[in-house]
Amino acid sequence: MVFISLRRGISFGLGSSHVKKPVRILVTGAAGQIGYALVPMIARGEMLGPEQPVILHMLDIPPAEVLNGVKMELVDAAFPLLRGILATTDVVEACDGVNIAVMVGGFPRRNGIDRDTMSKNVSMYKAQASALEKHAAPNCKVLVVANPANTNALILKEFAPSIPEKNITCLTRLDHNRALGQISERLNVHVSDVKNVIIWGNHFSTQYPDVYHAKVVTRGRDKPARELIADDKWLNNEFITTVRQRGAVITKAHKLPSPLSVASSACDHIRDWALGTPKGTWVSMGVYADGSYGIPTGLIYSFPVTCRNGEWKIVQGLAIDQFSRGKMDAAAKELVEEKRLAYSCL
Ligand SMILES: NC(=O)C1=CN([C@@H]2O[C@H](COP(=O)(O)OP(=O)(O)OC[C@H]3O[C@@H](n4cnc5c(N)ncnc54)[C@H](O)[C@@H]3O)[C@@H](O)[C@H]2O)C=CC1
Ligand SMILES: O=C([O-])CC(=O)C(=O)O
Repeated sequence: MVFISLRRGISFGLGSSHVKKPVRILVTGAAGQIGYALVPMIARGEMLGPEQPVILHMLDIPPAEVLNGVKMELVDAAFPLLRGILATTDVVEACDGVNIAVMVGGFPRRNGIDRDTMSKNVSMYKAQASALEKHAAPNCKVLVVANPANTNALILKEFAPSIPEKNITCLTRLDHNRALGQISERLNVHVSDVKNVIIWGNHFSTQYPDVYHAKVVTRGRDKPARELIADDKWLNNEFITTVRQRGAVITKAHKLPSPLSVASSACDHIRDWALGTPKGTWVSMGVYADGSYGIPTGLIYSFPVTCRNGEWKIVQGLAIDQFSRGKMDAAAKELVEEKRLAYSCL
């Protein structure tokens, strides 16, 4: 059973059958495309399981009509786990007492992160960091989805110094799931039989989807995915490009920035963090770099992690060959540059 501390000393157990206190979950940008896909998933129990009641705090910018429209739909959907809905354009009210904050609100980047986009996101994340620091529950766990996700999370961490750095993460689980999906399609196996891919680095163009340690469960035994695929040319080129560019290709295909898969991956990220990763399996999360694998500290960088008792831990001791090293360093370099641009906007 996993215990998460709640505000004012209350605690609850996830995974037990006794009556549970609702968990307060903030979704910023809740009137946007991803927000609209995410809130019903949370209300249905996709994020914290089918026995955990939730209270949704939804934040967006004025005018409030769209947000109120989403609220009316949530009421009409009559979700049994949904014990309350706060729809507000006031950041302080939105952050009050939240146990989990999913930060989806932002100014989406176009082809890259120009100064203007970075500057708007930096000032938004600085303000929201202060509100979370002052008003969220003490052990609030934060997932930043909005791009540039790693750097927005870093700004949030810098301006909410009393929130433990281990509580501030960004979403690279979508990329992780995209990599699992590509391998499953290539080998014609079920996606749940593929595990332990890694997304290193940035949720952007230099991210490195790494298959060196990935396994496929075949007749009850783990086999190396690389051996089964037996095509290094595809793995070292097309596979990486496909995962990196998947968002752009989907946006071109149906004019939406993958709201369904982003929302589902955000639920996966929080669920595994709160309830734990299955034995022998890791997932990818953007977390504060602690020097592991020679990645400089001071960045939010995506690593392979396992989760237990509501805490993540970077998987240690994986062999890194020269090909991977180069790609991991390139991702760190991109993040250092993003950080420099973000700080110049402060
Ligand atoms: N990390 C990841 O894997 C992915 C991240 N994204 C990012 O997620 C973000 C959201 O994407 P969409 O929902 O498609 O965009 P969207 O433009 O539909 O929604 C963003 C929402 O944020 C709101 N917003 C703007 N400023 C705000 C503020 N100060 N407080 C609260 N809300 C505010 C907007 O009004 C809008 O409703 C984007 O930054 C996008 O780039 C998208 C795909 C994958
Ligand atoms: O740049 C975007 O907004 C799209 C994105 O992150 C993705 O689909 O991975």
